[in-house]
Amino acid sequence: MAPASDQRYYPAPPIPSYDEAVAGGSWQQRQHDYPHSPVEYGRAAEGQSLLTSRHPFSSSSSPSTSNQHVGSGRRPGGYRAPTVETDDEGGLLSSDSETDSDTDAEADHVRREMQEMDIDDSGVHGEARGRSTWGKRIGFSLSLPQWRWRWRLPRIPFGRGRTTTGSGAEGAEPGQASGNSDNSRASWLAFPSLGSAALFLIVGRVLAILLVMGFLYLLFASDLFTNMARRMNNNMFDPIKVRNHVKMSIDPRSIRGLMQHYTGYAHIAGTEGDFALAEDTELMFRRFGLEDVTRDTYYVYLNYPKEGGRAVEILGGDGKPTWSAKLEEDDPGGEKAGHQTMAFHGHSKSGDVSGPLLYANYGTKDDYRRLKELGIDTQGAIALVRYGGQPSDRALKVKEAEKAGFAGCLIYSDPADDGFVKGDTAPNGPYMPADGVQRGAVSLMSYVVGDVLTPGWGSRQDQPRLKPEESPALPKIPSLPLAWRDAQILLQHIKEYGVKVPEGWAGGVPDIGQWWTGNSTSPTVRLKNEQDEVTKQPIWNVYGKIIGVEQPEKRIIIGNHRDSWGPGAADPHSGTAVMLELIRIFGDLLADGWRPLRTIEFMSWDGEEYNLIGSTEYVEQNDELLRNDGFAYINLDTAVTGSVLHAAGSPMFNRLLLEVLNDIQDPVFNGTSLRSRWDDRHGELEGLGAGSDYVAFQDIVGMSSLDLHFDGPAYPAHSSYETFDWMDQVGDPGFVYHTLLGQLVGRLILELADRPILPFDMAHYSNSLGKWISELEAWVGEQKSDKKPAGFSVQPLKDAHHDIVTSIREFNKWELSWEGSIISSGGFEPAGLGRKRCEYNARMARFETDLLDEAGIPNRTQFKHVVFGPQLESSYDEEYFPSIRDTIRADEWEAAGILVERVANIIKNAGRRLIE
Ligand SMILES: CC(=O)N[C@@H](CC(=O)O)C(=O)N[C@@H](CCC(=O)O)C(=O)O
Repeated sequence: MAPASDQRYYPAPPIPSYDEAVAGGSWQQRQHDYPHSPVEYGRAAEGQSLLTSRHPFSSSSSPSTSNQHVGSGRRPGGYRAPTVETDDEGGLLSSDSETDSDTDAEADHVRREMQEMDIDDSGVHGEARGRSTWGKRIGFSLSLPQWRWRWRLPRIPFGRGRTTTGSGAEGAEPGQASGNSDNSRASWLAFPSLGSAALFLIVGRVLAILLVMGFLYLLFASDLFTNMARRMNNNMFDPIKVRNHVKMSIDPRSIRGLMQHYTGYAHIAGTEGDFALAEDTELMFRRFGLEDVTRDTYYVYLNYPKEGGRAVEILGGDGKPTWSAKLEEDDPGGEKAGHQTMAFHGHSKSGDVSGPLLYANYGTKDDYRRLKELGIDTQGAIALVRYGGQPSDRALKVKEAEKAGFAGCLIYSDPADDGFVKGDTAPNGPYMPADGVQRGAVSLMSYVVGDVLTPGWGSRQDQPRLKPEESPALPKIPSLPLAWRDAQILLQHIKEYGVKVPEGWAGGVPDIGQWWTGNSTSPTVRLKNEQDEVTKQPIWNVYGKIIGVEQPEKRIIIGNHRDSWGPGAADPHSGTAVMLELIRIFGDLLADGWRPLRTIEFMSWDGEEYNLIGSTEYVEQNDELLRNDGFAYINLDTAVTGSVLHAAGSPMFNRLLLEVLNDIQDPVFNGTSLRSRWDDRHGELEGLGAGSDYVAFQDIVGMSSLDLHFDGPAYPAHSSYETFDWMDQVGDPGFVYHTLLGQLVGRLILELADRPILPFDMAHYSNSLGKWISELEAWVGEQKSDKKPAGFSVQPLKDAHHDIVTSIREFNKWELSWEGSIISSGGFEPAGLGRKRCEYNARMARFETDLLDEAGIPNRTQFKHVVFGPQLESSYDEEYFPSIRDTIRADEWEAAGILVERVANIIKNAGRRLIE
C-alpha cells in the first residue's frame, strides 16, 4: 500500500527476499485483481464505446488524482475505429504455456540467484526469517563510488511493523506487562511524605529530565537530527542488498505477461484502445504502489484513416482503375494478435491525386535530383520509393518529393533492405514479409517536435494553435505506406518507361526483371488519402512516482510510450513491459519502507508515434520545473529486438553505464558480463538524434538523457507482424534480454536516485566536448564556399573548452574532499556537509541545462541545447553544435561566426557556474 505523502518515516521492515518478492509480493497478491481492460467484453464491445459505465475500472471504482480526469462515462473524443479485441482471457500475468521443465529451470535459476545474492538464510524455517535476518544485517550504509565504506549512525531500535517477536507486550495479557506486579506498581504510585528523601529524589529527577529535554531540544534545533532522521528510514536498507534484490527480482514471466496484455488490441494514439490502456496503466501504477498517480491530458493534432478513404490504383485510359492495391496486411495472427490497424502514415496530408508513376530509389534529395538529371519530369508525378537508405526518415522522403514537385508519395518495404533477401521473415524471422507494411509518421521531427500545432508550448485545451497549413512540420502532399506485394505490381507496370535505373537503385522485389524509372508517359496511378483530421484530439500521459526522502523535488524520470501503430510488441511494449516490471519491484520496496534519496518518476507517454507528442507536451508544460529539478531521463522504447546492447545519450552517463554493465551477466553468452560483450564489439555511448521521447528532455530542457535497447538484425517495425508471438518466438525467446534490460535500468535508477553523489561523468563530458569541437573544426575546414571568410575559425570554442576542462577539474575536487571527510568521520555526514553535497549534485545536473541557448537553433527554435540536436536533414541522427552547422550549411558564414562566439560563451558560463 502506498504511504501517504506526509507519512514517509516508517518502522523499517527489512526488504523481502527474492522468494518473497516473487512469490509473496505484488506478484502473487496482485495478479488476481489485475486490471482487465475493456477487451474482456470481447466482440460485444466492437463498435460500441469501451468507456461506458460498464467499464470495470471506471473512475468511480478507483478515485483518480488526475489533474484532468476523464470520467468513465466519457468516451475519448475523435477516432473510434479500430475497435479493440481480446485475447487476455488468462489474465495479465498468467503464463499460458508454462511447462514443468520451465518451472524446473526457473527453480534452478532462482536457487542460483539466491546463492549469488549471499543472503543469510539461517532461520530459514522461521516465519519472519528473511525479514529479521535482513533487518539485522542491513546497516546504515551508503553507496560511495567504489562501495568502499559504510556510514555509521547509531542504531535506533525500530519496531518491526510487519513481524511480531512473540515476547513483547503484544503477546502479554493485560495487567501482566513488563513483569511488574500490582504491589510494586502500588508502591511506585504511593505519594511520598513531605520532607522525605524521596521528595528530593523526585525534584532531582524532574530537574534531570528538564536538563535532558533542553539538551535534546538544542540538538534538534541544530538540524543535526533532522538531517539524520530524514534518511534514517532509508538507511535501514543496505544499498548493496537493495541493488541485488532489484537485480534478482526481475521476472521474465511477469514481463511476458505484461507484454501479452499490452499487445492484445489496437491502440493508436487517441483511440479507444489507447484510452483503455491508459486506464489500465494508471490502475497498475496504483496497484504497484506508486504515489501521486496522475493522468495528464493534452489536445493535439492527429489524423486517422477513414474506411474507404484510401486507394492506390492504376488507372486505365478511361480513368477507371485496372488494378487496386490491397493496402492492408493479411491477418497475421488472427484473433490472437487482435484486430490490425489500417495501413497509413501519421500526419500525412489528405488528398486524392493522380499522375504518372516514377520509381525514385530511397527518395532522398539526391535520388530525386538524379531523376531530373536523367531527364525525367517529376512535376505532378507519383513517387514510388523504398524505405531505408540514408537519410532513412520517411518524413524527409515525402518532404523531398514535395520539393521535387511530385503530387504524392508511396513508400514500400523492399525485401533487399528489410525482407526475404536479408533473412527469414515474420512471423518466423525478423524481416518484413511480402504483405508487411511499415506505418509511421511523416511529420518532420527535426523541424518541430511534439504537437505540430503548438511548437514550444504545452497543448492544453485552451492554448492557441497554428492552423495545420501553417505548421512547418506537416507535408503538403499525400503519402501512403505499401507492402512490396503491392509495389511489385506498380514496378512491373513501369517497365520500359523512362530509363533503366542507375546502379544501386534496383531493389529486391522479385519478378521485376529490369528496373525502370518511369517517366511522364508511365501508367497513371491514383493515390487517395482522405482521412479524419482532428486538431484537438485528447491524448493521455500517465505518471506515478516514488517520492525521494532527502531531496523529494529532484527527480530521475523513466519514460516509455504506450501508443502504437500495431500490436507494438517491440515498439514500444518491450519497453513498457520492462518499465512496469521495474515499477512492480520498486513498488514492493516502497511498501516495505524503502525510499530513494531523490524522487523516481515513471511515465507512460502517449502520441510518441506522431512526432513524440506526449513527452514533448509534458516537457513544454513543465519547462521550468524540469530545468530546476530534473536530474536525469532514461528512455525505453523499442527496447528489445535482439541481444546487442546499444546506448545513446549524454556523455554524463558514460562511467555509470560501464560500471553497471560490469555487474550484469548474459546467460546466453555463458554468463559473460554485458561489459565484456560491450567491449568486444567496441561499444560506445552513441549520440542522441531524434526518434523517441528523450528529445524534449535532452534538447529542450537540458536534462541529461539516456536511451537503451538490445537490438537484433531487424524487426517488422510498425506492422501487424510486431506481435506478442513474434517477440515470444523470434525477438526474445524466454524474455532473456528484457530481463537483462530490467536489471540494467533498475541499477541505473538506483545509482541515479540513491547514491549520495550523483554519478555523472563530468570528465567524460569535457573530453567529449573537446572531441566534438575538433570534429567541427575539421568539418568547417572541408566546407567550400565563396562566402566563407578567410579567417573563419572555431578558436572561441577551443578556448571555452580549455576553460571548461579547468572548471570541471576544480569542481570534481569537492567530491574527493567529501569522500575524505566521510572516511575520517567514520561514515558520519554532518547536516551542513549533507546540504553542500545536495548543492554539489544540483550544480552537476544544472551543467547540461546551462548549455541551453534560449534563442534555440535558428529556424527550429524549439531545440535549445548548444551541443546536441537532431540533424536537420536526417532526424534520427545526432548533430553536434547544430546551430553552427545549420547556419554554415545555409551558407550564412557571418551568422555562423556570431554563433561560434555565442556558443563558446554559453559553454564557458556553464563551466564557471559549476565553481562560482
Ligand atoms: C529510429 C527509430 O526507428 N525509432 C523508433 C523508436 C525507437 O526506439 O527509437 C521509432 O519508431 N520512432 C518513431 C518516432 C515518431 C515519429 O517519427 O514521429 C518513428 O516513426 O520513427
